[in-house]
Amino acid sequence: MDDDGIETDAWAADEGAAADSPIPASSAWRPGDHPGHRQFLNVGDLPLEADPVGTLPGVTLAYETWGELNAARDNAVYIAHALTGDSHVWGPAEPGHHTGGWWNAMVGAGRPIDPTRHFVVSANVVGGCQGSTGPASPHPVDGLPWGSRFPYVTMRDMVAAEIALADHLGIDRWRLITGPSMGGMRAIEWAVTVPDRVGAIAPVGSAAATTADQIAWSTSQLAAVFADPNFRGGDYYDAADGEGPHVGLGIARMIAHTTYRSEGELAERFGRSYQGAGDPLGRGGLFSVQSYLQHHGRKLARRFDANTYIRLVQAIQSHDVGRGRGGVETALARYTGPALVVAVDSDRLYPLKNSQLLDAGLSGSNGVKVVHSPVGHDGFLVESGQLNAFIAEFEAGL
Ligand SMILES: CC(=O)SCCNC(=O)CCNC(=O)[C@H](O)C(C)(C)COP(=O)(O)OP(=O)(O)OC[C@H]1O[C@@H](n2cnc3c(N)ncnc32)[C@H](O)[C@@H]1OP(=O)(O)O
Ligand SMILES: N[C@@H](CCO)C(=O)O
Repeated sequence: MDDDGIETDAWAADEGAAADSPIPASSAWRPGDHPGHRQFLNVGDLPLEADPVGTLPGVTLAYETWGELNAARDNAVYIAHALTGDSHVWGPAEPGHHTGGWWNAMVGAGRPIDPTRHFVVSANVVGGCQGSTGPASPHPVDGLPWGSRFPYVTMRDMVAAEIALADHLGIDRWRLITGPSMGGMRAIEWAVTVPDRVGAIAPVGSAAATTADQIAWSTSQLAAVFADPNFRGGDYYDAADGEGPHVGLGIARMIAHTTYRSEGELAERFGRSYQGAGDPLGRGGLFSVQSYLQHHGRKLARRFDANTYIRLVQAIQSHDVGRGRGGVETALARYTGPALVVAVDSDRLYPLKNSQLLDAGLSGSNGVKVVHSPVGHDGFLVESGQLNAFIAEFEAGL
């Protein structure tokens, strides 16, 4: 139950069960797999901003919707997922989705984003592994997975595909685009690319441009994947032994997950405690925090594709809303609509000053709203009470 007294663990049992389910390693969605609640849009050929290949042919976007677009077509809300999220924002675990919606606490009747009032849309990004065209998808020429051939994509390429989805759904203008982390980056890109199609934005724990520190942390994650002998340069899908770079991806997640939580939280939760009876002092046991990170590393390696991880991390590294637009300040000035900028005070990966910069550049923002939490970056998934209150108040004022 969250701070508003709303039941948020309605699907918790499904998620728990899913954690132990035999999810195939590198579980990239492939055509023919169960679609779940998803629909699929053929976007056609997508011109790419930065890759020398120039165009990604035959792009499919996997998306989900909840609620109805009203007659005035002014109630559409786009929710943009973060790095390892997907279109399954809301709902139970289901075939094709091993866990319940990643923002179940934000969406639902009586919640800030409410399908009884809003037409809610979310899509898996281009490059993803949950139904949209990505490295595990078949290459149009030979039908084999793209693998290492999959091009470099940017946040702007992802948004270009999302614009095609909005066109397809008849949405000229979003009431609100919101999302955490990488989702916030796309909300900002939308606002700057097509300001007349964006009614309001609410980026959470995000930034206008990826910083050197953020690039640095993600560089070691990529190195971990590349160093796994089972990575095979990115062409591991049909490896005779069936092995993918699960170890490298798990290590990448352990590095990342450390940055998603705070120093204080780790100290408070785990301190120097041992996992079970195993003594880590020369006897092969583990500190509890090591066990915790290993758990999250293994869990991601079971549910996510390493090539997608690489391409999305590279897209985050490339993120700079000011590129080719005269810098961040000039770019942000293109959008003058309402903006809610939210930060978690203990976020060491996307620190408060990132949000302060955003707030300063967005004329429609009225100061950063700060979620007080010991958790760090993952606060956007954990602190539903505070975050919901900010989004609900902002949304009600639109
Ligand atoms: C848009 C998007 O971002 S979508 C992606 C969102 N989903 C994810 O990021 C998936 C990874 N999950 C997480 O990061 C977190 O579980 C969150 C952020 C969703 C929730 O945070 P919290 O509620 O604080 O969960 P926490 O970080 O404690 O993790 C709980 C898990 O760690 C396990 N765990 C806790 N302590 C230990 C330990 N000492 N040793 C081993 N495992 C441990 C728990 O058993 C639990 O496992 P389960 O999730 O498989 O049931
Ligand atoms: N938990 C989030 C963190 C990145 O913002 C994810 O896995 O996408």
